Amino acid sequence: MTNLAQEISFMQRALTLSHQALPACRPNPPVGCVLVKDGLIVSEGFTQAPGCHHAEAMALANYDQPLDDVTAYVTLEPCSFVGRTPSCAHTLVEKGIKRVVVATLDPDPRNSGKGIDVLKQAGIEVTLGLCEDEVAAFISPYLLPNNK
Ligand SMILES: Nc1c(N[C@@H]2O[C@H](COP(=O)(O)O)[C@@H](O)[C@H]2O)[nH]c(=O)[nH]c1=O
Repeated sequence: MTNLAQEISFMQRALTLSHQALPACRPNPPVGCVLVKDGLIVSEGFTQAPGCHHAEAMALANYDQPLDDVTAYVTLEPCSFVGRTPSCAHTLVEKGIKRVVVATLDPDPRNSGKGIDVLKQAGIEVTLGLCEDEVAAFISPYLLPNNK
């Protein structure tokens, strides 16, 4: 059982990882992700250069075990769409993730809640808004419409 203090520490680790994404990730936003199983972080990721792994994709690429008891903590809503890279929301569904905790929504009009919907429609438990203020203070300048 994961308590709130643990949940916050996992999201704060994802936020710390997201700092490592800069500047190589630009113009994409810097996102961080951790995978947690049985109260322990089992994989980590952050946004790579454009066309390369998003944060979730990097964390998934570094973890080859079943995901049916794994929770992903990600600082930004997973992308619902195929852009330069595959859709992270669909990949999380296909790989059978148990639960996804998201700090803040992605205002990119291609996403904007659709990533959350993809997860929920697949029956995945989604928690939105953990550490939102702290994450938003870092990531907001890199999100549309601020990301010119
Ligand atoms: N960097 C990032 C996301 N960024 C989202 O993906 C968009 C770019 O998509 P693409 O062209 O495929 O790289 C970007 O505008 C933003 O909406 N999403 C995520 O789930 N995880 C990530 O690590």
